[in-house]
Amino acid sequence: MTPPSSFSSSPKMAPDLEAHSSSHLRNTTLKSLSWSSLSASVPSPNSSQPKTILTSSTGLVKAGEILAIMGPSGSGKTTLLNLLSRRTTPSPTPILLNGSPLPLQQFQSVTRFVEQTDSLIGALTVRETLHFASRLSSASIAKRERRQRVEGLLESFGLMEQRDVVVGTATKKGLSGGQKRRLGVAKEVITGPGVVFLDEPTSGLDARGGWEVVRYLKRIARENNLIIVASIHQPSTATFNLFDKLLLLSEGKTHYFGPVEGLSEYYEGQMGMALPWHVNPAEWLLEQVNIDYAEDKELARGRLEEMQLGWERSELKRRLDEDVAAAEKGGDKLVLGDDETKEKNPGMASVVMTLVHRSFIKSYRDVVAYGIRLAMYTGLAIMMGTVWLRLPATQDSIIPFTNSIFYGSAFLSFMAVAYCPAYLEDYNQYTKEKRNGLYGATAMTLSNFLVGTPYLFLISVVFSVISYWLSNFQPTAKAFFTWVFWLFLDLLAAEGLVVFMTSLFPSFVISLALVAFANGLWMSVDGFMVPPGTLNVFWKYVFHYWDYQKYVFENMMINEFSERVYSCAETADGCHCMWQTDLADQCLIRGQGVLDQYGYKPGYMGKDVGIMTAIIVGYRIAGWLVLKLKK
Ligand SMILES: Nc1ncnc2c1ncn2[C@@H]1O[C@H](COP(=O)(O)OP(=O)(O)OP(=O)(O)O)[C@@H](O)[C@H]1O
Repeated sequence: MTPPSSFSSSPKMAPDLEAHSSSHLRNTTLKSLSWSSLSASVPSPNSSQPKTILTSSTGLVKAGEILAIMGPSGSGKTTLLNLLSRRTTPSPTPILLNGSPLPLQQFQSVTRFVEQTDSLIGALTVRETLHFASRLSSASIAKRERRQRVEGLLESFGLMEQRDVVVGTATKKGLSGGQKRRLGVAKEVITGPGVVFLDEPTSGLDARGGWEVVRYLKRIARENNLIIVASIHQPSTATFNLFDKLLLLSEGKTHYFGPVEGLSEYYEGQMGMALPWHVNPAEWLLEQVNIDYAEDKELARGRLEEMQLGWERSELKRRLDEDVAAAEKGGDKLVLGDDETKEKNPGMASVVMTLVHRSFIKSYRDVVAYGIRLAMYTGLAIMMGTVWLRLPATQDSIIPFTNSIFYGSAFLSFMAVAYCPAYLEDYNQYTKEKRNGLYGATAMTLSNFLVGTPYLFLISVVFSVISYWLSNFQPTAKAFFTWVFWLFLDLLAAEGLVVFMTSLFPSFVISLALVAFANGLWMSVDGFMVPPGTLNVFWKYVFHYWDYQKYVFENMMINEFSERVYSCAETADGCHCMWQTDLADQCLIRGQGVLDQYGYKPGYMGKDVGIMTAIIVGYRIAGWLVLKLKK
């Protein structure tokens, strides 16, 4: 494949690439990234011997260079990238910066990993995305300096024109795929790391989009002396030619490591295989090392082993070993002072404030977060208020009032499942930012609670203002505000349940099913379906007492009935009361008579609020624990 005529492999040719660079990105300390004889294995399902998935990889990338790790699917690219970036399992042999190993925390402070999937918040603009990334990673820089860094990055990644465009949400189209990918990289390099690892930065993009991403990567590597390592699947010729070095893998073994421009010479000289003209070299190389589709597997495997052996015996490999050894002995050992790390650790309060600010913008711009739920609850309130419309204080209204209390509180908590998708997005964002060392479970839990709470209060007020007065519940201010208060606690508990379940099983379908199941269970045992006195001991003692819906239903019932009196039915032969209370001779029912059948008594609200608070806090602590313990 020839390079498309509209884009060139030379970064010098495009005018926008001459824009200024961001000075804080400039790497002056890191000279090289190197590793030697790096292997990895995993337990084999069919044998007691572990399966080797990476064999004796050696490499050296110098400041200003961009390395492509390429190979067929399953060849070990991700394994190697994870080992080099020290993200997952500890590397069996050290990954060296300037020839020396660094403690993990220091290593992470000078490196960044850009994931394949975008970790962007759709409701934020491009500029806001970079601004928040900067605030999360470095608290101690002045506002002006932060603004300059953001502007510099917008220039460096060609996003100046899109600076006020939102990334894109379910309802609002924003950036193109390539622009998102560039923003994803810009967001990670805002801290000025010396080394950037990228997992398939061009995946899902067309040839032009992929080329642009790599072109910008090459530019920032050159201008700022950065070390860039990217795994790549099947680049176009133009994209492939942008890389300085190539590491070609197959079945975990190295087939080539060296300059991209030296490929032709190596394959012709060492292997006797000429790189054909007018063929995408990346595609050709992948064909040579991929035996998955070979007709004669034996023959193909023999050739593959020959090529791998050829590499082991090659002059290029010998020189690589020498260079890696020289880097190790180089005496240019890396000592990171405060300057390299001090900016990168904003305190807990600052991180929480930044997260709250960021989530707040998301909450009002992205309807999925709270807008849809507010609209849904408003609709529900209108529906309920007009179905249970202006109920008079008569005995015929007692069962409808009870049903309305149950339906309103249970359905509202049930519909908290609508929060699952929005929380899932936040959770995915959190896991990526946690892996990059930006913040942890405590900051996530606190900020999530702080952002959600005012919205839940708003929902409780809006729902109650509409439905409470339309249905004609006890018409006093005290009863109304008590009702709002219990609805608010109900929603807080339901949201805590969603956060806990979704953190535990961060899959849309699973979390949805589990939250729905849990709320279905709480509904069944809250005391409405089967009164507490009748509920069998198992459900009563194992579940009923820590069912948050029990406390909401019980206290809303007490709120409606404990101080209210209802008239009985006037009949031809006098009066007929469905509940016999001390007011029967006045043809009235004292509301407490209704409560007696459930065993409810007023006067325990303080204790119930305490239990409810413990349940809400309990869910949050459980959610926090899950986030904390997950890798
Ligand atoms: N934790 C693991 N347990 C078992 N096998 C694993 C594990 N991690 C990786 N592998 C296996 O190791 C091999 C290399 O996997 P890796 O993901 O590194 O390949 P890749 O080149 O990145 O593939 P792709 O391009 O498809 O993402 C594959 O055969 C994979 O199945």
